[in-house]
Amino acid sequence: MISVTNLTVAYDELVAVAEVSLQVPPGYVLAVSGPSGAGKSSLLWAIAGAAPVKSGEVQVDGLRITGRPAAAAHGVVLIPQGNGLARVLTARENLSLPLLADRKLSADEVEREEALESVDRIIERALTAVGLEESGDHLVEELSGGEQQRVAVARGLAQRGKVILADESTSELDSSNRERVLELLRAEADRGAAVIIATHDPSVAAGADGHATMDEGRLSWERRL
Ligand SMILES: Nc1ncnc2c1ncn2[C@@H]1O[C@H](COP(=O)(O)OP(=O)(O)OP(=O)(O)O)[C@@H](O)[C@H]1O
Repeated sequence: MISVTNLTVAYDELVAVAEVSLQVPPGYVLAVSGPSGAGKSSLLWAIAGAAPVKSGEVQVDGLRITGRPAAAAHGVVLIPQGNGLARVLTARENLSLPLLADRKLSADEVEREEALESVDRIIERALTAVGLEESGDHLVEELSGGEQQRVAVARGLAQRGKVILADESTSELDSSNRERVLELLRAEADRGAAVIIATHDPSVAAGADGHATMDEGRLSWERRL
């Protein structure tokens, strides 16, 4: 469960998120739309523990998010706008980084081998889910914008978070890949994640369980969860 209470995010004097409160239970998808600069990304970054919170708080399953390490430890996964991929690494390497960072590999070689094998399986499954099973060894900079966006989605899926924050994750996709990514995000909710999608696309908002809009940092409801 994501619980945001009276959250204000400010970059020095600029208030990007103004006293926003919302809750997203496991199994639900919330869409957040609104004009450019309205504060959607700042809201998602704050839930991911990576934006300057001035007042209010974010909790995940009752545990307060106080920074990026706390958010990652509580299973908060951000698929950032612009993808956040390392361009000179392959798609597969980009997926493996957060998984390996997260795993406390045992010193025991057998267990270590098994852990690495399971990481490989998770990565292949995620790449296949976004239709990029043939592209794992390509450098990110060799992929098209839409393919890079799908790699970023695969990286998010591979982490199997309790909270998935997708920031404009369909903006560069053709309609069939957009449908595919939306189905994958829905499947994340079905396995028990709480999902928030920031989007400019009315059809994405229409397919979500609830729809909120932001304007100048303030949030209002089009359709409540
Ligand atoms: N790191 C930052 N430092 C300073 N100001 C920032 C920073 N990030 C965002 N802002 C400002 O905060 C406000 C909200 O930006 P934000 O990116 O959250 O909006 P958005 O709704 O996601 O926009 P878009 O739809 O264009 O992605 C804007 O005025 C933006 O310029």
